[in-house]
Amino acid sequence: MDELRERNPGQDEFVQAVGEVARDVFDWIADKPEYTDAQILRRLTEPDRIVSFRVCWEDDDHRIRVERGWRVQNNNAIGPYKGGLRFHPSVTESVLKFLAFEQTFKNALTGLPLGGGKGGSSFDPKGKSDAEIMRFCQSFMTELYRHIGPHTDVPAGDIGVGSREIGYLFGQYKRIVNRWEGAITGKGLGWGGSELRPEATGFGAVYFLRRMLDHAGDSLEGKSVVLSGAGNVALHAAQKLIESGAKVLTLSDSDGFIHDADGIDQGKLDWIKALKQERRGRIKEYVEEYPDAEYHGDGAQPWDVDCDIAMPCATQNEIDEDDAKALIDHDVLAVVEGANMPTTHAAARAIRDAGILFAPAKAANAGGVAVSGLEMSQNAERVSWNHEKLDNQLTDLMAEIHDKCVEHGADKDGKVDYARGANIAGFEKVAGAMLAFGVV
Ligand SMILES: NC(=O)C1=CN([C@@H]2O[C@H](COP(=O)(O)OP(=O)(O)OC[C@H]3O[C@@H](n4cnc5c(N)ncnc54)[C@H](OP(=O)(O)O)[C@@H]3O)[C@@H](O)[C@H]2O)C=CC1
Ligand SMILES: O=C(O)CCC(=O)C(=O)O
Repeated sequence: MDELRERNPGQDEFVQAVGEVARDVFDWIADKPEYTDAQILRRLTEPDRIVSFRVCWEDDDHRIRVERGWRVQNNNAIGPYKGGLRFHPSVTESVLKFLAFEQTFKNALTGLPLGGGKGGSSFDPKGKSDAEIMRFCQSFMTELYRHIGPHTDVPAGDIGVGSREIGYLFGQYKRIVNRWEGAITGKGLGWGGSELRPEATGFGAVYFLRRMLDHAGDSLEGKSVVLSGAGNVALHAAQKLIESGAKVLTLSDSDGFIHDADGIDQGKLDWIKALKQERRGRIKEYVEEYPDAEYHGDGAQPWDVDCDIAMPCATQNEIDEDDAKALIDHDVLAVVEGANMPTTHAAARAIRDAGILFAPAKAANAGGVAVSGLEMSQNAERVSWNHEKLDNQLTDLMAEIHDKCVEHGADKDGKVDYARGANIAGFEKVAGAMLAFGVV
C-alpha cells in the first residue's frame, strides 16, 4: 500500500478503493503463491490504459470553453471494458481510477463477460441548456469514439449522464463511425435500449437487500429506510422499497435533504421524479408541495434520522465516521451502498465491527451494469426482451451475487462479511483469467 501511495500521489480515492480490496485479498492469497508470484493484485492496480483528452465546446454566449475528458480502461481480462461516464465538477483522474478499479470487481461478480472501465469529465451539466449539453457531448464523443466499440469498451451513464446525455453521445458515435452498433448502454427504448436499465441499479440494490434480510431471518416489510440522493439510483431504490412494504423517510441532493416522517409514498415519489427528471428542480421544493415534511439545507445529510436501514445513493464518501456513529447509535439493521464507495474506510470498518449488515457497492449496485450487459446481448442478437423477463433475470443475478458473497464471506459462526465475500469472489474470477493469459 505504501508503494501504491507513492506511485499515485494525491489520488486518495483510488488508494482508498484499492485498500478496501487489498485488506481482504491479502489474507486470502497468503497461502496461494500462484497469485502472489504472478503479482496479480499489483497488476490490477495499474490500469491497462488511461486516455485523457481536450473537450472544446461553445456555450450559448458563443464563448469557447475547454474541459478535460478521461476514459480509464482498467482491466479487460473477462470481457470488453464496461462502466459509466460521469459529468460532475468533483471528477478527477483519481475518482475515475477508483471507479474503474471497483467496476472490474463488480462486473466480475455479475457473472457476465464484462471488464472494468470508467470515464467522464469535471464538466458541470447543472444549469446548462440542452443545446450546451448537446455540444459538450458531441465534442466529448468526437475524441472518445476512437477508444470504444461493442467489442472494446462500452460506456454508459453515471452521475450527470442520464438518457438525454446518452442520446447525444450515441448520436455522435453513430454519425462518426457510420455503423449502428451497441457501443453504449442506457440507450432509449426506441433506439436499442433495454427495458429495465433505468430502474436496474436501484431495483437491484433492493433485491440484494431483501435477500440479505431473508438470509438473516428478517424481511423488509414495515422497515423504515433513510436514503440519500434523488437521482437514478435513489429514486428507483425508493420505488422498489415502497413496493416491498418499506417506509421511505428521506431523499437528498447536494443542497440538503427532505424528511417526511409520514413516509414518501408512490404518489409523492412520482411528484419527485417529475421534479428531478423533467423540471430539473431542487429537492427543497418538496416541502412547498408537502408542507408536513421538513427540509434540512446547507448540504445537510440524513444519517442522523432514526431508521432501520440506510441506503447511501448519492456519491463517494458521503458517510464518514461521525455519520457511522449516528447510524450505530440508532441501532440500524443494515447499510446498503447504492452509490459507489459512499462510506469512508473508517466508517465502513465501524459499521462492520458493530455487527450491522453491510452490503458493499460492488455487490449491491451491480444490477445496473448487469442489465447493461443484457442490453449488449440484446443489441448483438437484434432482439428486445420484455420487462418481466429482464426483471426475473435481474432478481436471479442479484441473488447469485448475494450467494457468492456468502460463500466467500461467511465466518465460522455463520455471520457474513459481505464486503470480504465480494472482494474475494470478484478477485478470484478476474485473477483466474489473468493467470491464464500469462505475463501481460
Ligand atoms: N446510474 C447507475 O446505473 C449507477 C450508478 N451508480 C452510482 O450511484 C451513485 C448515484 O448515481 P446516479 O443516481 O446515477 O446519479 P444521478 O446524477 O442521477 O444522481 C446523483 C444524485 O446524487 C446527488 N449528488 C451527486 N454528487 C453529490 C455530492 N458531491 N454531494 C451530495 N450529493 C450529490 C445529486 O444531487 P445534485 O443534483 O444536487 O448534484 C443527485 O441527487 C453514484 O455513486 C454512481 O456511481 C452505481 C451503479 C450504477
Ligand atoms: O451500466 C454500466 O455500464 C455502468 C454502470 C456503472 O457505471 C456502475 O456500475 O457504477
